[in-house]
Amino acid sequence: MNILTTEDARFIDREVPKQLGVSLEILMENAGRGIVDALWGQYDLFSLDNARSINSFVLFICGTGNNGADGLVAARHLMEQGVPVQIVLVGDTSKCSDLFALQLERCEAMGCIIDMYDEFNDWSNVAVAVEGIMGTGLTGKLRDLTVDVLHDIDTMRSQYNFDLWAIDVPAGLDATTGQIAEGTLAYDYTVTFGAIKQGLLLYPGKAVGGIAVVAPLGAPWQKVLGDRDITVTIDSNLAEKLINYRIPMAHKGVNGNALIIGGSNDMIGAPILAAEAAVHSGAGKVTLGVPEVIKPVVQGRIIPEVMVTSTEAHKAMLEGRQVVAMGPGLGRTSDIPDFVDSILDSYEGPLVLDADALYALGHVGSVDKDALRDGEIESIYAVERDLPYCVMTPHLGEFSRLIDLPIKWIERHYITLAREFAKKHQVVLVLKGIPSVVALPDGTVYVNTIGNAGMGSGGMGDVLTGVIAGFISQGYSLQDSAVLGVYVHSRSADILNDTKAWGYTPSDVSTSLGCVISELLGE
Ligand SMILES: NC(=O)C1=CN([C@@H]2O[C@H](COP(=O)(O)OP(=O)(O)OC[C@H]3O[C@@H](n4cnc5c(N)ncnc54)[C@H](OP(=O)(O)O)[C@@H]3O)[C@@H](O)[C@H]2O)[C@@H](O)CC1
Ligand SMILES: Nc1ncnc2c1ncn2[C@@H]1O[C@H](COP(=O)(O)OP(=O)(O)O)[C@@H](O)[C@H]1O
Ligand SMILES: [K+]
Repeated sequence: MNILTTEDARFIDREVPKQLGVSLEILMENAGRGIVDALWGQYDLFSLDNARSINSFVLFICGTGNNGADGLVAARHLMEQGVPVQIVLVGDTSKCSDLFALQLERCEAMGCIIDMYDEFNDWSNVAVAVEGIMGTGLTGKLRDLTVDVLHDIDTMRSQYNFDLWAIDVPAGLDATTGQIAEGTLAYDYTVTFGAIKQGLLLYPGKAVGGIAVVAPLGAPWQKVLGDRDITVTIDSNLAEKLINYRIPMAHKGVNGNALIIGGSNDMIGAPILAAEAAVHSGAGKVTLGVPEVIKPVVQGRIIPEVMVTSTEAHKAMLEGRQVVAMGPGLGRTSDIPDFVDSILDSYEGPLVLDADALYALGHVGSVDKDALRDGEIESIYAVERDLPYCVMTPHLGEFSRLIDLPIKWIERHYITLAREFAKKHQVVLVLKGIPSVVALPDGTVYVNTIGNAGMGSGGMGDVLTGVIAGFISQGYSLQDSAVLGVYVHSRSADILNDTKAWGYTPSDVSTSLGCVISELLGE
């Protein structure tokens, strides 16, 4: 499923009328109708009952831009259907958008009840409130007046207990970054147009949008996006498309030979988790390379399917592998950067770099903060160190070190930075956050839509590394392995979260991977 940013939505506004001959007014008509359909999907609007009176109505709170105009269209449709509605206007109507003026004229001609916000004071009959104060047109911080209005709505909601819907995005939510301005409310539902807005999938926006309902615009806007970078969701539909059946004749030689490199005196669990996850995701043969000194302990602990070798003989260790995944538990001692470099120099096959292998790389590029702030995409990121074609799986802390930028900045420009990094370095980046994203060298970014808070336990990332390596060894491309890996990992955790009340572990996620693969294959 596609994801749209504010810039994409504006582009669609501009280009659909030009290229497809469908005017903005028609798009708006469909948007308004989409709001109505979504409301009907949730309530019987003919018997609105707020448990207080039989005179309940749907309240549209409209700003003076096109977001408010969408609300006016929806109100008009509901009026035609005989559903009680009322409109209140927020802002200066003398400065409204052209389409707002047109829609307001129509509502007035129909005799719709319309008040200015200040004139409206009896909320007792509101059954559902729909906010169209602003959508993708937000600029800067919310003005004090708007914050007061939102605060009012919130107070009334607590008092009268009506559901609150947002049109397109909640007022105050940045539809691209998911950042929210002070005063932004939490909603029960958001009806968003064309495709889900990126900001509704990223925190903190994801926490305030409520249930997202996508309403179609009535024109195939995908056709006008051209060569713009696209963003899509990672969900079961996508994973089902990517997963392959094993041919009946597949033997362990066909399913690949994976090597995991990691471990140090203080960390033996991380590489074990990664290697075992590679086994559970279906790799034909898995070998774990660890320092000689911990080899006996590791051998004593790991499942018997994994062979254990010593990293001291590293040239021989690399031979015949379909994939090498390096990093879990490797440690941060002064010898590690040289060790990592020597592996990168000696091995030319597919690589997954995680954890301490990423730490060993140090800074690999730099970010121009001014360009980032101003959205000057081309000059945001400069490469300082070339990387081999690989999958990199940093969490935010590791990514912060790689690009030498504080985490706060990364959180604010999450998708943009992931995309620019993958494009400029020509690598597959799995940025592990909440949610995780996968960015490809061609600029496509996938945003994970599943997973749960139970995944926040040590070792969860090591399992993901093993899963991705496991898929690569079986012949999936690096990008498909990354996307599929993220899905399967989170889905396994979701199944455990539903079935095991509390406290599932990364090992549980690993051993349950097979259930997810069966589910995807419809077995
Ligand atoms: N292709 C699509 O996706 C389609 C999109 N469509 C719809 O168009 C919407 C975008 O409409 P848009 O561009 O007119 O802007 P919009 O969201 O109404 O915001 C402008 C209003 O907000 C106000 N305002 C701004 N910042 C503020 C602040 N900080 N604090 C306070 N106020 C602030 C601003 O006030 P002003 O600055 O003018 O005084 C003005 O009143 C989009 O979300 C979707 O619903 C559909 O109709 C069809 C197809
Ligand atoms: N609250 C959460 N919701 C969804 N996914 C989460 C959550 N917390 C952690 N995760 C996932 O768990 C994994 C943690 O990885 P990482 O931080 O590398 O762990 P570790 O270093 O302990 O192995 C990532 O895939 C991350 O996306
Ligand atoms: K809105």
